[in-house]
Amino acid sequence: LARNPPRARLPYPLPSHHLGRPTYRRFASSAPLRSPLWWPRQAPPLFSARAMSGSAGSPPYAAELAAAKKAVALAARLCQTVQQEILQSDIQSKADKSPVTVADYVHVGSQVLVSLALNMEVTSGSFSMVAEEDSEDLRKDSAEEILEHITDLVNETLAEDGSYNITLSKEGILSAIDTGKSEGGPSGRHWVLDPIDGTKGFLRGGQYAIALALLDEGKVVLGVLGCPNLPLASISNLNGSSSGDQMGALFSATVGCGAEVESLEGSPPQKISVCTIDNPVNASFFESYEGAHTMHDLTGSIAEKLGVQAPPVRIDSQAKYGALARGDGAIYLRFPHKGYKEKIWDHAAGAIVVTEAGGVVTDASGNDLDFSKGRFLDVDTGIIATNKQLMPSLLKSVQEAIKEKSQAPSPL
Ligand SMILES: Nc1ncnc2c1ncn2[C@@H]1O[C@H](COP(=O)(O)O)[C@@H](O)[C@H]1OP(=O)(O)O
Ligand SMILES: [Mg+2]
Ligand SMILES: [Mg+2]
Ligand SMILES: [Mg+2]
Repeated sequence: LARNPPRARLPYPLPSHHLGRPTYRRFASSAPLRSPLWWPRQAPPLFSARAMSGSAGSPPYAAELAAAKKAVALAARLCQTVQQEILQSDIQSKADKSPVTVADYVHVGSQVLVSLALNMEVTSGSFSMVAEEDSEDLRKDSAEEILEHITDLVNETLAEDGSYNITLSKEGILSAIDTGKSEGGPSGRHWVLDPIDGTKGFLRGGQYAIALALLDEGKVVLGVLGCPNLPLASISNLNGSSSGDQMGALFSATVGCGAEVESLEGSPPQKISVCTIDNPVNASFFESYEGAHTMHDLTGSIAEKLGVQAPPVRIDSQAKYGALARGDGAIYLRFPHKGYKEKIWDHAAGAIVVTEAGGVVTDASGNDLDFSKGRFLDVDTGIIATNKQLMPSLLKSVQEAIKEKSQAPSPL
């Protein structure tokens, strides 16, 4: 039996006149307002989280996982709409329109939808979320127009999906963003969200991810990675093209239950596992697409010491963790420049997807990542991920390369 949506529990007010019939601002000229009850949906609702929750004997965190998948798929829908709009217009080349603004509104829209869906689907316990965005800039007078645009975008996405009979006001949007202000930490449950990971990739039309994880008592217990531009089938030739032609992959993992991939529309999940390569000569490695995000002298030296022959495969965002988890590549090296502080939302979902697929994720000293310390991760130098066979030699090469780099005379 479907439960009634628990509206009263939402941490942000939804005044009664905002509930009920949605308004379709952008489509107003072409489509008359219709009752949502018989609104012909352009696409079917994504997943059915509530139908799966709470059944006796279900695996741990089953309801939370279903809710997280639904939230990520809903946010991905908004991101895809905006990315198409960006790529169809010449928004990035217009001097008077900063791409940062576009990036901002899609981040906010994505974060609002994830918060809303989680609150609608998970009704037990209190709600806490550690997320990248806050509402500070959007509360400025100069942001009035953009806030209106975000509000329309969110409401249009909700109406198209059709799962929730809700329209958010501008104030509702601001409050929903601020549900992501939690500091996380070692106790209780906290959702961890990067509403768009790989902003540069998103703006370029490349890879990006919506990354959502759940922390329970300081440990990541589930993760969902939505990658709208990653082929569902394996990237066989490692150039980003694949044998299948279906686009969009949703990776998920629950602690102790393995990792899976399915389409963003909810095809039957398939178990995934990291590759079984044990000879570095046959291994390939992923790193950031953005040159400025990586110390290439170091990653080049690591690859050389290890004996990797293939050139690096450069992909934006946590899509790298997803690709690694299903064996598209063997190694992920993340070595940002000195002084860059890693955030938990940039690794929580990706790391559990890889570890549940049989891989290992550590910092450069071989320490597990500790997600219990608040919004930041305290890592030594960088993050590495690979399978169990390659990890010992990878770690050795990493440590040798770091030592060499620190002993090299610094450029004047
Ligand atoms: N200078 C930087 N060095 C490393 N990573 C960065 C830097 N600036 C932003 N990032 C973040 O790197 C991640 C992108 O990963 P990748 O470099 O692997 O594509 C994102 O979390 C991105 O933030 P954001 O979430 O805003 O995109
Ligand atoms: Mg990020
Ligand atoms: Mg981000
Ligand atoms: Mg950012």
